Amino acid sequence: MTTEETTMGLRLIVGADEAGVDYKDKVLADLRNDPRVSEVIDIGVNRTDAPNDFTRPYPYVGIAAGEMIRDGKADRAILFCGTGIGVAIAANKVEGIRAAAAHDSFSVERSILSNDCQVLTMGQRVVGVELARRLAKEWIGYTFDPSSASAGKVKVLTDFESC
Ligand SMILES: O=C(CO)[C@H](O)COP(=O)(O)O
Repeated sequence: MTTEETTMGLRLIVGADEAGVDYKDKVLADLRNDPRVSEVIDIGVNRTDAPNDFTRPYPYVGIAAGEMIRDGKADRAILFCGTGIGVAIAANKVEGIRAAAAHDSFSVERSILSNDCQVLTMGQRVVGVELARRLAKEWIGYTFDPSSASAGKVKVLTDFESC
């Protein structure tokens, strides 16, 4: 979390395609009860959506979340699809967004401390729901250190994008 996130609380997006909606809803409920989180924005899909919306494919979910972060409407996002890969690829298409699919504690930690990712993605068809819930909780507890040795490596990415 940045200093601002720490002071204000995290503004988080949760989202999923049809294959990830169950995990998205579980994590959403957890985050709504988490004192570190000031706002949770559910970008769907939701079981109550009209059929065309409920089957909204993963690229739309990942891009929508990335654009909201890029536009300052949220700090971070946790997204789900079948594997976590599709929503990560989609979010990474948005300039300035770093999204990682991660299903273990170490990778979840490093996605912040090494890579300053704003987006964590997981696959409902990959890990059990209790692990996904735990990893989401862990992930929001990490804060990137801009004075760390990792910062220069992240800067290579942001500099490349601004070329
Ligand atoms: O996991 C997905 C994309 O990475 C998605 O939930 C399912 O995609 P599909 O295998 O193309 O249906």
